[in-house]
Amino acid sequence: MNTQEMSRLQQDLSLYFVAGTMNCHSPEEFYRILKQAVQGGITAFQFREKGVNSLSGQKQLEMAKRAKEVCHKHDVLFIVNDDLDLMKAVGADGLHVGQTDGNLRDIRRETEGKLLGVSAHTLAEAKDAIVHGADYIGVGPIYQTRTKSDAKKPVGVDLILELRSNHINVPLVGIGGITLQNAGEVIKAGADGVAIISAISGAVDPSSASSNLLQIIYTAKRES
Ligand SMILES: Cc1ncc(COP(=O)(O)OP(=O)(O)O)c(N)n1
Ligand SMILES: Cc1ncsc1CCOP(=O)(O)O
Ligand SMILES: [Mg+2]
Repeated sequence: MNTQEMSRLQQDLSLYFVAGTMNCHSPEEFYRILKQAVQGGITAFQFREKGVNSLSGQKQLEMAKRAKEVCHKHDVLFIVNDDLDLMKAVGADGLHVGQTDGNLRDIRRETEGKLLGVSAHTLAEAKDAIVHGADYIGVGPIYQTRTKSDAKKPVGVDLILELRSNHINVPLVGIGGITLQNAGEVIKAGADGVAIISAISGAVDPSSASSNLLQIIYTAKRES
């Protein structure tokens, strides 16, 4: 990735909404919330359809296509979580995988020309992800989260500071327990963006929550 592409990606990951239908009361509500979040200014979206009550098969593919359409209509990146076949079938912009989602060398080969995001919970994991060609790193959980039942212990913004002081220059996105109250400190620690589920999907007004978050993120970036 050249400097211009890297800088574009840093912008595009600023407010990264992550969700699936199981984070909402119904598939139609998921779609409505996504549209509102897009209106509110999210810059990237990750379709994370997994676990209890999630869609599968044709229904999952159809919802992924609808979600991609909404995102692309508004220049919002559309990333698929975990599922390489779904990423290909839907023509997503990229894939996000964690440490136990498969062999990174194979995944990088299969995602050539697409964005690849990898989760890291330690400096060593981040370095390994970069060696294997990750385009960005999802760092976390930063704070305690109730959304992911198998989430690891929170690392705080300290891990972001540690990555930056170890010359990790790829785009970093903080995830886990991020809200309007703490998004600014994640950016000020050196993240390019924040990835959020419940503070948008569970908001009374997902559009306002997104636009307020975006303001906080841009202000923190200007002040960093
Ligand atoms: C942007 C971003 N960062 C981290 C994660 C977590 O990925 P993973 O550890 O694979 O866990 P699941 O989301 O698959 O349950 C993410 N999804 N997005
Ligand atoms: C998918 C994921 N990976 C690490 S924490 C997390 C859940 C984030 O959800 P929330 O923003 O509601 O804390
Ligand atoms: Mg995963």
